Amino acid sequence: MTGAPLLAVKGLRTSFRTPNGDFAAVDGVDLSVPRGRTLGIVGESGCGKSVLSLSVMGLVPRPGRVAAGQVLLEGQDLLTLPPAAMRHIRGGEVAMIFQEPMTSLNPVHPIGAQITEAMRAHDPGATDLRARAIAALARVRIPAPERRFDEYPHQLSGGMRQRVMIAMALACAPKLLIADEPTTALDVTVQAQILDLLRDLQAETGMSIILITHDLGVVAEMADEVAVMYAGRVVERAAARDLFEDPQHPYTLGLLGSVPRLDEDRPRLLAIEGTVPPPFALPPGCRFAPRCPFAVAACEAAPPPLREISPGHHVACLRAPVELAA
Ligand SMILES: Nc1ncnc2c1ncn2[C@@H]1O[C@H](COP(=O)(O)OP(=O)(O)OP(=O)(O)O)[C@@H](O)[C@H]1O
Repeated sequence: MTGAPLLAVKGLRTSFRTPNGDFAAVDGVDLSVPRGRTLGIVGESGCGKSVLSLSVMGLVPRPGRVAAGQVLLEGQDLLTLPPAAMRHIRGGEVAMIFQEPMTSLNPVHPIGAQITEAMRAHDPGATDLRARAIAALARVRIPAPERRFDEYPHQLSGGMRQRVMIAMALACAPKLLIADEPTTALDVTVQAQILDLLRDLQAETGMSIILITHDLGVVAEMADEVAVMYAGRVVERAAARDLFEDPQHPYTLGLLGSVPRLDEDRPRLLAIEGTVPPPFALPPGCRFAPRCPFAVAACEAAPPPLREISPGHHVACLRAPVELAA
């Protein structure tokens, strides 16, 4: 990979203040996303995927706050920008789509008006908004876009609503699209169509994508690189092929074991024993150690650093790589 990454996240820590004290939902995360590529972020519910993406967007809800780190977009630290400048970045350079478009679309306005509003918000002097919005709907392969322009969100299927969200997100030609579980609420056929669409749009525009999902199948299909998160930390990061062919962190092994095996008579689900530790009772060392079949005493003493064990393949495990294979 040549050139500086489009996005580099360094030492990001995002914490929430609660009556029980502060806890870090994202705790020292380093990531980067090259131009035109897709980074998949995977992990179980509650591991911090959404808080990470909201941190990048400058949208962490109270009582949360980014406590440390940098979010460098083309070298500029977004965390230092005043709110007005950050609003300009959102929906401009960086856009986001969510799992459930109904929560982001306004039910009382036609979709066309919502797209033109997004365009106007970013470029107050923009003209030909109706024509541009119809073109945006056509671009995300919504049939009869002129007619759809005047329809309300409830008149569209879930897949069509997600296409509208993608059209809105892309209206301002973002360099980075953050897609948080974009297909989780959709049935499998529609899911495949939306993923196809995202891939085609990426090829067309050269945008980078951060794809957040708990679905390893989606990641395998879409991502160039994958970061696996566990309890607020990245535990493994690698090119997608390396991660799937040669997983090194015991948690990643467990996740891959949890994927239904279609090549067997019956799908097999290998659960990871135990549960994610609650945020107030995180072990001092490796957070996965209490559930890890490979853990030794040293794992519980201090957090293992994320280290590069082969080119581009990083793992935060004292026992990787040799011992895992043994
Ligand atoms: N507004 C909030 N106030 C307090 N805690 C929060 C808030 N939002 C998230 N958290 C906590 O931060 C942690 C990470 O949550 P996050 O939503 O990022 O997980 P996730 O990996 O995206 O999970 P999911 O796949 O279920 O969306 C969780 O422990 C969650 O309870």
